[in-house]
Formats: sequence, structure tokens, C-alpha cells
Amino acid sequence: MRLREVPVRQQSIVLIGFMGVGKTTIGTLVAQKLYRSFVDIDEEIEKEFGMPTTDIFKVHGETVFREHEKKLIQFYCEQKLKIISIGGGAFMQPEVREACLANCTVFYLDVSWEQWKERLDILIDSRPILQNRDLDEIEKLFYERQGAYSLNHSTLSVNDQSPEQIADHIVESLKLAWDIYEPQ
Ligand SMILES: Nc1ncnc2c1ncn2[C@@H]1O[C@H](COP(=O)(O)OP(=O)(O)O)[C@@H](O)[C@H]1O
Ligand SMILES: O=C(O)C1=C[C@@H](OP(=O)(O)O)[C@@H](O)[C@H](O)C1
Ligand SMILES: [Mg+2]
Repeated sequence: MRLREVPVRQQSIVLIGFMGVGKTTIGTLVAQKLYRSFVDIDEEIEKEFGMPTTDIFKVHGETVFREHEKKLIQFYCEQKLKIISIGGGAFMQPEVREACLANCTVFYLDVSWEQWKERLDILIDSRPILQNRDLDEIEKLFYERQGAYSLNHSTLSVNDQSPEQIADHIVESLKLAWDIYEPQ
């Protein structure tokens, strides 16, 4: 069943954006604020394989990772009342975009390259996609992915804001939309 028919208040929320933008951190906070359960797709894949993402890439390869990522996203997007954080590369798959946009409310967390660069040191060890790429190559990837991210229901700049502020903003904007589209 397509959740398009599901009341907008019950639709799951999906957070998209470049790796390290804060999807996992902010998704956890939004779930707490809305009393919903939180699903981090990377964490689900890691549980399935019993190893961190970097090892999945090394042992099984990116193609296997992407296939599991797609299947899990398609599964969770069809459920109600979840807050779902998906990996930064997931939205490059057309089937993932279709599943998220058709069934859920999709928030794009948008960060400037200047601010993202400051996080590189804390991300490098846990994000296999960043390894073996120099800064120019990462910048190219950052801009290449923006086209896919522009397909969303709501874009939110996260520059100069704390995770708590961003989560509050998402909750407020959802409540406003719910009242407009489904007045109680
Ligand atoms: N708004 C923010 N300001 C500063 N640091 C942040 C912010 N959001 C996330 N971070 C930090 O950036 C890192 C990556 O966050 P994470 O939630 O794992 O991002 P993602 O899931 O998008 O890859 C973490 O160390 C987190 O604490
Ligand atoms: O951008 C990517 O291709 C990836 C982003 C990661 O998730 P985050 O966006 O949560 O860092 C994780 O799925 C994997 O390392 C690949
Ligand atoms: Mg994450």
C-alpha cells in the first residue's frame, strides 16, 4: 500500500543531505520531540552485517552496501510514524528517491561547503566515501549530489545552527504544515 493515502500527520519523516550534515543527530532529536521511533538506515545495515560501514565497504564492496540500503529504505518508507535518517549517498538511487518522496515527508538538511569542510576531520575515519579522495574531489562530490537533494518537500539551511535549533525548526514547520493540510 502506498502511504500517499495516509494522513499527513502520520507520514514518516525522512532526513536527507550530504554525509556529516547532521541527519543522525538531528533525526534522534526530532524523534524524541515528536514521540516517534527513530530509524537510522546505516545503523540497520551495520546490524545486519555485524560490522561498521567502513568494514562493509571493505569486505563486501559498495554495490552490496547500496543494495541493502535501498531495500531497507523501501521497507521503512512504507511504515507510518517513523523518523528516518538515510545515508548521504542513498538519494543518488532513483528507487530510493521514489520510495521516500512518494510515501514520506522529505527534509533536506542543507549545509554550505565552507561549513561542511570544518567537519572533515571528525568524519574521515567513519565515512568510507571520504577515504582516498582529496579535498577537491570531495568538493566535487558535494556539489554533484546537490541535484538529487534538491528533490525534497522542504529544504532547511543548517548553517550556524545547533542540532537542537534545527530539530526545533523541523518540528515547528511540521506542526504548521499539519495544521494547514489537516486542520483538527
Ligand atoms: N548543527 C551542527 N553543528 C555542529 N556539529 C554538528 C551539527 N550537526 C551534527 N554535527 C556533528 O557532525 C557530525 C556528523 O553528524 P551526523 O549526525 O552523524 O551526520 P550525518 O548522519 O548526516 O552523517 C557529528 O560529530 C555531529 O555531532
Ligand atoms: O554519502 C555516502 O555515500 C555515505 C554516507 C554515510 O551516511 P551519512 O550520510 O549518515 O554520513 C553512509 O551511508 C556511507 O558511509 C556512505
Ligand atoms: Mg548518519
